[in-house]
Amino acid sequence: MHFVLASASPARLGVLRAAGIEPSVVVSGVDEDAVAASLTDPSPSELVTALALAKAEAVLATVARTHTEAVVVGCDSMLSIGGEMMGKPGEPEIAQKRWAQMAGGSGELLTGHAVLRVENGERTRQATGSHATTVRFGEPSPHELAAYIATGEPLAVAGAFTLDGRGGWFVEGIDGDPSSVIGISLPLTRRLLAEVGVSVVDLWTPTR
Ligand SMILES: Nc1nc2c(ncn2[C@H]2C[C@H](O)[C@@H](COP(=O)(O)OP(=O)(O)OP(=O)(O)O)O2)c(=O)[nH]1
Repeated sequence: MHFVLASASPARLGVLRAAGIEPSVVVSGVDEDAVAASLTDPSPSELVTALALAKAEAVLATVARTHTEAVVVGCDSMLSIGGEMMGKPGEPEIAQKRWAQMAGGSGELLTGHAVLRVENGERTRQATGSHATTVRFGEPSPHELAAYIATGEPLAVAGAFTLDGRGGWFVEGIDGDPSSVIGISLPLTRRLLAEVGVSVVDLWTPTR
């Protein structure tokens, strides 16, 4: 059975590969702002889950044409600070502003997940869910923060930080699932796969 990752995220691909999955990557190109605008006052978890589902659904037709048996997984991550949902900063000034809000405090990194099952080339079952991880942020000095932003790393990731990259120096701790912070929760994805009748170990790449 094919595992299709409907994401351009190198982080998600890396988490899956390290955990024994070699997915096919089909980037959804979903207009996340348009999906968010179509929702009526969604909760944070409803927002990231709806975005994850939209990404998985956007690649389904492509997948079903080439794979009669597959699971398609879409994800979306955002950081909630004081109720404000933040995606990728994109610009240094925005990353700077985000860290002024985050430093010394904590936020919830939410990752939405959607798993679609394709059987005989048809969409048969789906499962969705989200995971929230509390992230406690350190207090980078102005010199450290300027250096971090200058790397460009925080501009392209939800919440302007990475747990597993240079941002790790500025994360004091988390309460929750580390893989979810990076971009895809392995335990949640395992449960969602089970909901659509798939055991994750049957998708593992051979060990020798
Ligand atoms: N390596 C790493 N990446 C992170 C971390 N936190 C968030 N990210 C990345 C994962 C995702 O690539 C990105 C969140 O943005 P999205 O959920 O919109 O995904 P992205 O636009 O990257 O790809 P996609 O929309 O799924 O095609 O931030 C972290 O702690 N470590």
